[in-house]
Amino acid sequence: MKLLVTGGAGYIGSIVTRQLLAAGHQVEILDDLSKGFRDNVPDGVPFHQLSIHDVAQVLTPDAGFDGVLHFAAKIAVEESVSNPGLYWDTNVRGTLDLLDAVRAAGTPRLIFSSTGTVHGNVSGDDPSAKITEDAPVAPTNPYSSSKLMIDLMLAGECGGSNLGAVSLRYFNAAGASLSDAGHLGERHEPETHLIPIALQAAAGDRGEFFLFGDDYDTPDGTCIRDYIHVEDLATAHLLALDNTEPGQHKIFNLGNGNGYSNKQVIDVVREVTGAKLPVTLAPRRDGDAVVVVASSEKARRELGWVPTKPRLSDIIADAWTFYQYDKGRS
Ligand SMILES: NC(=O)c1ccc[n+]([C@@H]2O[C@H](COP(=O)([O-])OP(=O)(O)OC[C@H]3O[C@@H](n4cnc5c(N)ncnc54)[C@H](O)[C@@H]3O)[C@@H](O)[C@H]2O)c1
Ligand SMILES: O=c1ccn([C@@H]2O[C@H](COP(=O)(O)OP(=O)(O)O[C@H]3O[C@H](CO)[C@H](O)[C@H](O)[C@H]3O)[C@@H](O)[C@H]2O)c(=O)[nH]1
Repeated sequence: MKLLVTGGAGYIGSIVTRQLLAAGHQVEILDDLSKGFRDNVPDGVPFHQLSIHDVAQVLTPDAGFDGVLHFAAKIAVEESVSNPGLYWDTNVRGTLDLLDAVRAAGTPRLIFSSTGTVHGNVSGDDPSAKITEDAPVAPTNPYSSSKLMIDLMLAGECGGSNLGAVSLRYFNAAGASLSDAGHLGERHEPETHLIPIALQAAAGDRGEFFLFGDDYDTPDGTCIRDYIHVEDLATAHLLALDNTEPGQHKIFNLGNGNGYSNKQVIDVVREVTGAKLPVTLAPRRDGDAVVVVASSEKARRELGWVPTKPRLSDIIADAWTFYQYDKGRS
């Protein structure tokens, strides 16, 4: 297929691009490089340094794209609380601009990066409860609200056209793609995610590591998340591309179904890196949900998706290999 990847110079989009190319697809990337990196774009892949708002310049009726994978977005929960307008503009209005282009071009397929956090605290009362696609939605911050709005927009768009769309609701993406061609991994600036921040601290590259809250209603008082290896996430995109159906919007939750508390994650970071990793307790972070763990039974059943690296220690080991590689080249 000929595919447009928005946000393909970022963390997840670049790793999905690597898998799409390996599977023989033809890829073009649109990214404004506000957060992504030009060197994440493989040689020979047409690159359009453009805002998502200008996507119609690339996704034209004549361009012949068979599908779009839409990663371009603002992604930081805390920033979304302090600056919600940025999230409505980039994520919601940006996707409206994309849908206008998709409609005008008659593009048949769209895969969207949604998030498990659209459900908010649905499993808060029962930490063992896994979140299914039909669980109630109750986002706790504007970032997650923006993703839910887009899921709803896609449902409506498919209902009125031949577009086949899939929302992949990622739980917590982590790890890296290690390859002789060069490793790809997480290098957000500023970094907000637990695992890369803990690795920076373990490497001695960060003054202090702050643990946001230890008074939650969980066994050790810290929040619980479901970490999924980014390469397993990427594979789901290829399966979803083959699973779109005209006029239908489908949703799949992507996680391992294993909840790890923030304290457990820190312990695994200590094991993998051999560092002591001192922790400074800090207040709760605005907008955080308490327990977020996926049921991915639907993705396994309908897409045939099987995560290959479910162990948290393997996920963190790959992230650590990437961290050292990235540090070595900068
Ligand atoms: N990282 C996670 O754990 C996670 C979890 C759930 C969902 N997601 C979603 O997956 C997608 C990719 O996340 P990521 O971690 O790779 O983030 P990222 O920041 O590395 O990648 C996003 C890319 O979008 C680009 N971008 C941002 N605004 C743009 C704009 N206005 N126009 C064009 N390009 C723009 C950035 O330059 C960047 O390259 C996002 O939609 C995110 O919301 C991520
Ligand atoms: O320095 C840190 C960073 C994070 N945390 C805690 O670690 C947990 C995980 O936080 P992350 O920022 O790593 O991930 P989130 O769960 O907030 O991620 C959410 O936002 C992501 C986008 O940034 C994705 O959308 C993802 O699906 C969604 O779960 C939270 O309890 C957070 O408070 C810390 O204690 N210290």
